[in-house]
Amino acid sequence: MRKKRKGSETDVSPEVTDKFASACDSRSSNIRSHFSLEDYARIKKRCKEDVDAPPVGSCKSRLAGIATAPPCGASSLVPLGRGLKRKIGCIEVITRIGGKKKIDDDYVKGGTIGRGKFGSVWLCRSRSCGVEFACKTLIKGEETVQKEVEIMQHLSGHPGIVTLQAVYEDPDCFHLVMELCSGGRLIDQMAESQFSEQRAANIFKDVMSIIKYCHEMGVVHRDIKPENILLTTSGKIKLADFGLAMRISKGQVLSGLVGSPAYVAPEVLLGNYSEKVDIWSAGVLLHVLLVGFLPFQGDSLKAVFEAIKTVKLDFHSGIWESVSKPARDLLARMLTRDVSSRITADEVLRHPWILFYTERSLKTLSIKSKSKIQVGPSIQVSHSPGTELSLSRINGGCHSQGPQPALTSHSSSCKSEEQDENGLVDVLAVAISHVRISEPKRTRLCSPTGPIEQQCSSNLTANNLCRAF
Ligand SMILES: Nc1ncnc2c1ncn2[C@@H]1O[C@H](COP(=O)(O)OP(=O)(O)OP(=O)(O)O)[C@@H](O)[C@H]1O
Repeated sequence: MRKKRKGSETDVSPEVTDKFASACDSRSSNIRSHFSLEDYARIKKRCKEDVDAPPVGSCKSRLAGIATAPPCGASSLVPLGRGLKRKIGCIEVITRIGGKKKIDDDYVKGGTIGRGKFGSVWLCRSRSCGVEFACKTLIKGEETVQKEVEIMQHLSGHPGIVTLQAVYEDPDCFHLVMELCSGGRLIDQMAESQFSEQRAANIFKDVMSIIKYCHEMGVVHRDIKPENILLTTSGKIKLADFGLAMRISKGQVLSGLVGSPAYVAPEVLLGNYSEKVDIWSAGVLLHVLLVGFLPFQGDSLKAVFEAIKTVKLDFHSGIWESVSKPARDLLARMLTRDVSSRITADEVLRHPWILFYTERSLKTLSIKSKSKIQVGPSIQVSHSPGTELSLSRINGGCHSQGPQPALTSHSSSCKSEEQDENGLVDVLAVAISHVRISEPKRTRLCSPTGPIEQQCSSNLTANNLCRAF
């Protein structure tokens, strides 16, 4: 029987979930999702075999989800581009025929640089050009290796996607030679220190740009989490691990319990979902970036899922008082259970919090206007009955309901960057004038619910991938 790495059904029983011990005290363990749904599936199996099995939280295995969406291609509503067809054709050929060339012919093997659940990632150096790459070796029998390769190739060319350089096959394994990200994982940086809002916004913008690109290319990642966000030596963000990714066409519905528990969207737990699951997961990431801990926690898998479905997040008190209101507003719009109200990647990128911290022109404007304007610190963005955001200056803070689209520039985490706040009114006006949030259906954020309403180093071409075989 073939092993299922990803895309196989996960049935998480209460007995298994109750064995899951998640939250630890350390900063690092507060933000790690570590265990994918597949982990739990494996744990379940193990629990059957051994009643004294260690808690799920101690396991190092990986997931299985179900990928029940119809395969893209002939049945896809979106016609495939010529290039894509060529790429897919290439992958099909190379995976069917198998490679004649060995990876050792072309690369010198180096040390291990990472370990996934189904194999290791190791350093290698091209014999021909001397450039270093990362090689992910996947043991054969993994049903979705082909899908992972196809999706990586489909997305290849974007600077935020780890470039797939070549694929080799030997009797036991597939070897995916990828662009090397020597800067480590985002999660490790997050564990080291709390980010300022400025830094968080810049990282988050990059992440969301990549997600937007994936969605535009008809790909749902389904496992957005800081463990899968890598950095280059120069600090550039790269999205990795497309093992759970799926091709999706417009209007298509995916199903299957897939992802990493702490990051999984509520609709995934219900069964039918779309690319919006990546927005939710990115919202969880933003939560961690802003305050350093996961929003939905529990001491069992069941408890984590229950929290995802029902916990009412309070962004108004405690630690949130030190986070700017625009940041909280964005978070609220991402972590909304009503999928149709949840904003899109494009809307995230046009949100004032992102624009303010990442648009150079706004910063410049801020500095220029600093000396001219003296205003109070609180600015509120409110939704007009129409659909656009309008800006008005008010004293004080929050609306009494809903995700709070209120802007204030108070952030203890980023004081140095916000000292020119007196000049922000015009800046924010400019920022907000760029924002059109589509039809704001503002539901109360995270209220308890019953049933949830629901190019680059782009040296990869089809040709050079094929050449490996
Ligand atoms: N291109 C790369 N450059 C540098 N390191 C990498 C690269 N790809 C992966 N790694 C390292 O290897 C680890 C495992 O890689 P990856 O997540 O792709 O494997 P996986 O088997 O899907 O693992 P996971 O259990 O995280 O799902 C990463 O966390 C990272 O540390």
